[in-house]
Amino acid sequence: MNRYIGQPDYVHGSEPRMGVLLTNLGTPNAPTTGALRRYLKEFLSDPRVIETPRLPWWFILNGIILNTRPQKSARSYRKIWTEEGSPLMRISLKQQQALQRALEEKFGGPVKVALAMRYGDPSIRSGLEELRSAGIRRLLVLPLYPQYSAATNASTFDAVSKVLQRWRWLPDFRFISHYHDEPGYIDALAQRIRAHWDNEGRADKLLFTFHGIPKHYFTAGDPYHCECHATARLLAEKLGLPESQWQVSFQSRFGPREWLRPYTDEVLAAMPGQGVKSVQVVCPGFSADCLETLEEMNIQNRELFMQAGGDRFTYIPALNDQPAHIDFLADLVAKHAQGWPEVRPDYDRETVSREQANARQRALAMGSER
Ligand SMILES: C=CC1=C(C)c2cc3[nH]c(cc4nc(cc5[nH]c(cc1n2)c(C)c5CCC(=O)O)C(CCC(=O)O)=C4C)c(C)c3C=C
Ligand SMILES: [Fe+2]
Ligand SMILES: [Fe+2]
Repeated sequence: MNRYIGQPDYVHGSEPRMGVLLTNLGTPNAPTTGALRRYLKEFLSDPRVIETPRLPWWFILNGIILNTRPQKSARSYRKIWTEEGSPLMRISLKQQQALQRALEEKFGGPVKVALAMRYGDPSIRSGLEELRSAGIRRLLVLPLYPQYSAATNASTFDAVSKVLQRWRWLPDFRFISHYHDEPGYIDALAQRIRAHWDNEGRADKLLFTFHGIPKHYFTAGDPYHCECHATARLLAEKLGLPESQWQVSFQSRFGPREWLRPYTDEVLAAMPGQGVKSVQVVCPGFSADCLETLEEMNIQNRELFMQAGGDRFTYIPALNDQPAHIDFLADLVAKHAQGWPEVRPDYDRETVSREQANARQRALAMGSER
């Protein structure tokens, strides 16, 4: 009967005025073929991820990919699965809790951080519901993708807007579309890399590897490629690295079409032959360690490099829930929340309580009041 979902009844004054929806890609619930099939079906049915025409793609996905890939991916996930579940989920929960604490301190008032995943659980819908039930009036969406791509950031926006389309009372709304060149983000990464240098010295090369996208998304105007290069250049400058000691490459390609080049696996396999015997690898596009960093980089690509004659391969972990990362995210939220009305308890106190208003409406309907 009600097409639009109403706001909950709540007590004015104590509810968080601002809600932050912290999002990431998502991950399967278990490292099993069944769980992977469900996860990949949702992921690879997203038109922002696969821009192939719908009908032919439906046959490829359901006829071929979902009969082969889930098994193969489940095997990969099993290598990195922990007692607390998927690394991406475990780390994301820690990030959410740490950001909640950091923002409470920063704003000195009630603010709520909800975690949501674009695919799988907790869903974008459940994250937004959590914020709606808490009575938030301002909504800030923060996808943890530093470099903008339509496949990730715009897809998250689509999912958020699909849920908001059903809300009766829309909050003030802001969406952080990227942060690839934010000084705090570059500083946190530089700090992470320097800590490794302090412990084990430098390698012949520092490789910045980013998740790829199909090349034709880039030629169609996606800024992702440029933002990855901007992040890498700013980082190298911050670290004072000469051009000869760092390189950018793109990993995780999927399917037969051309993706952004150069490909990480090819770069690493060629290095030893070019005299690069030690390499340190960092994935600045991943705000949390996941399958693509822990398995593809730290297991598969390590093997490629060593088998090609490399001596030393170091994977430098993602920023995860490092204090420098959380502090940066809290600053980023504060920066994007600027100009919004202060967290005032009586911000939108109604002159008539909802209960009084309802009683009056009932009375009017029964004709007992004038
Ligand atoms: C097929 C197209 C894909 C595009 C385009 C794509 C873009 C893209 N992905 C990430 C971040 C992550 N991807 C992850 C896993 C993953 N990615 C794809 C495919 C595309 N990604 C697949 C099929 C998978 C699943 C695993 C597999 O079967 O190989 C992950 C890891 C998730 C985890 O559970 O750990 C992340 C993170 C970005 C940033 C991006 C575009 C910029
Ligand atoms: Fe991906
Ligand atoms: Fe570019």
